[in-house]
Amino acid sequence: MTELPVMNKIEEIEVGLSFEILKALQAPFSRKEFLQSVLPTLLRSTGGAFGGLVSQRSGAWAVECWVGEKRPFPSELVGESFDRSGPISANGWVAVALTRSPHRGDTPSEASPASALVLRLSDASGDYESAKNVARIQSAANLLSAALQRVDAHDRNVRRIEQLSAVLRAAAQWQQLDDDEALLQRIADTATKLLHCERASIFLWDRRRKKLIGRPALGVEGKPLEVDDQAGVVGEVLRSGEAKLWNTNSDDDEARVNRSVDQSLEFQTHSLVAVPMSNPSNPVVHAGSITNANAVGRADLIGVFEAINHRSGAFDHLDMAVLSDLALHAAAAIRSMQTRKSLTVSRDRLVNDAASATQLIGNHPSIDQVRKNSQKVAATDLTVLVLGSNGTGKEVLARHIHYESNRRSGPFVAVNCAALVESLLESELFGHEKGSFTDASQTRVGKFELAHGGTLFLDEVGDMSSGGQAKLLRVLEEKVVVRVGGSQTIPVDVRVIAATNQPLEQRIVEKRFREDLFFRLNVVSLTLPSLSKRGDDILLLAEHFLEHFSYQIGRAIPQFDALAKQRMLSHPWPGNVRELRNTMERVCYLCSEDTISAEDLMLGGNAALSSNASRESSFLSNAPETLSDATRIYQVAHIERAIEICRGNMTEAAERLGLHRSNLYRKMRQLGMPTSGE
Ligand SMILES: Nc1ncnc2c1ncn2[C@@H]1O[C@H](COP(=O)(O)OP(=O)(O)OP(=O)(O)O)[C@@H](O)[C@H]1O
Repeated sequence: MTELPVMNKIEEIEVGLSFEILKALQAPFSRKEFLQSVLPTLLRSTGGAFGGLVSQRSGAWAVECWVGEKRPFPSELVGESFDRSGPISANGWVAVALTRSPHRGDTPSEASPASALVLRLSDASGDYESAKNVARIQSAANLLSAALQRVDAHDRNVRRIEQLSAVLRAAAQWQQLDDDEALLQRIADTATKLLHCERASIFLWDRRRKKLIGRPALGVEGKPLEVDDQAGVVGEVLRSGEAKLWNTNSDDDEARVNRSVDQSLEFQTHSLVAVPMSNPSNPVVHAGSITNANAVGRADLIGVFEAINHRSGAFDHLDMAVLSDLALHAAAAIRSMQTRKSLTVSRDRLVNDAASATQLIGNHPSIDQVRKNSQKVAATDLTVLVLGSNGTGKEVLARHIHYESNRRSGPFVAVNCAALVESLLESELFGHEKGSFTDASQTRVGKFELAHGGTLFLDEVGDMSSGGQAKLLRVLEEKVVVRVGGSQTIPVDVRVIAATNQPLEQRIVEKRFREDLFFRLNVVSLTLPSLSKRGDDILLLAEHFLEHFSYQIGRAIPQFDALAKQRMLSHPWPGNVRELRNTMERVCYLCSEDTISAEDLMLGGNAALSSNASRESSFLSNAPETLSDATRIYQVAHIERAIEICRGNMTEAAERLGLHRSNLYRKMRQLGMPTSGE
């Protein structure tokens, strides 16, 4: 009888086997690679001529890895080794069932498959079947079993990491979509791909109707598929809040499946996994670990995510974990899309309201032309310069362009450049960093940043300081802002519409306005004519304002008599549309008659002037010598009187004088009047 190494150098060989197993465990081997590397040594060390590992698949024993001569193995011996939970030998064959102690956290079906080591010994007539050798084979099998569990756990972890990163990648892409049908389709496609199955769908729960609605639409002829919320495996998931598996070739009960759905879709379900989808604001469950202990509460359920027909037969617990991860992200993506949609609807409604409140009223050919040109310019991002006297509607036109442009959903931000001194204007426009000057206790975002994605209206741009002009030019050219006291450049996407009532060309000659900035702003210029040059638009606007104020105070809309109309058409309207608007407001409040006469209009300042007649006559008797002094003194007195009549309300006083509030302050500063209220 030949002496085999296994009989002679047992310890040495066993140590060799252990070493081989340890070495293989260090390498990033899959289960198959591990077996291929270790089984030859194991065979040698146990005196096996050929043999391998057999595992249970679909209820039968099949070879998983074999070394040496390929011969049918005695499967009854394998079954017996399991029954006895120990090694068994017969006719030169030895079978040892490998122990399966589940890993911490594994569900039973996550544990390694039932496997056994099957060996054909080198010399069936020898001592190899001796109790000593069989015990040695048993200890080698134990070593193999422990190592395989490590390898399987590693395999599972690798698969899980791959799946999780695939889920995260997919979820990030879902956030980019803004159509809900496309989103649901993409979610279903991701699940189909990751779970290697034929179909996946989301069933959203309509609690009121006790129905589950399949999305994306699976239904015949494009109709959504609706199922009873109690029926089938999805019904089980809703009732229990737990994930469920069903595989046709296992012992699963056929009655659990809702075959009527198969019939209506002409489909045959042979395996499915379904997991609950819960409200993302109540993430009670850690995805991938849905067990009885932490089932989703019914109140938080929004539906069920289902995958059907695994391409290689059956779904397992890893598939369930992946689908649960997907469900968590899908619920968040669906919720965020719903929120975005409802925000978009509200935003559009607000934008439409704002747009209809900013009507550019007028049919005069000059206004028609402005409207046509503004329509053209609205479609571009060009800078626009709006010219016109005070109150001609420059801001109205700027808003009109904004709401006609594709920036209409973005912000419209207006800044009056004349209202602020140089240092404040810069911080207003470009923002400032905390501590950049004495009063800068907080970082402040400037109007340019606030108008990002929208339109910035720079009113009275002709009054901007030279420092402000230089900075503005830089922003327009470079499309970045630097906050006062900051160094970081902040990109801004803003369309600028500037307006002025100043003759900019003249200010350029006087070196009070930069020529380069003028060219930068004046890419397109639109001029609004004075109201007195707009013919019948005066009446159109008057009726519009009268209707507006009558509605506001809840009175019937009065009519103008013929003389009133004539009076309005012949009035010079120095304060333009603003003056007309104020006149209509006054008439609406003060004249309670159904018909408005020319006197009711109180044009020409009769109302205020008559009560101050004595003051004026004394002014005339003490009139200064030069015309400019006389004009200045008159202007001061006139402004003081307006402020007095309006009891110090500067906005009202400005409107009364046909000026914008900021222009009133500018005028007062020019005249050397105190402007403490500013
Ligand atoms: N075409 C118009 N249709 C409707 N309302 C108008 C029109 N033009 C002006 N208005 C109204 O007149 C008032 C003054 O308009 P706006 O502020 O746009 O004038 P402006 O030229 O910008 O004035 P300022 O030069 O003083 O800044 C506002 O109440 C505005 O609603």
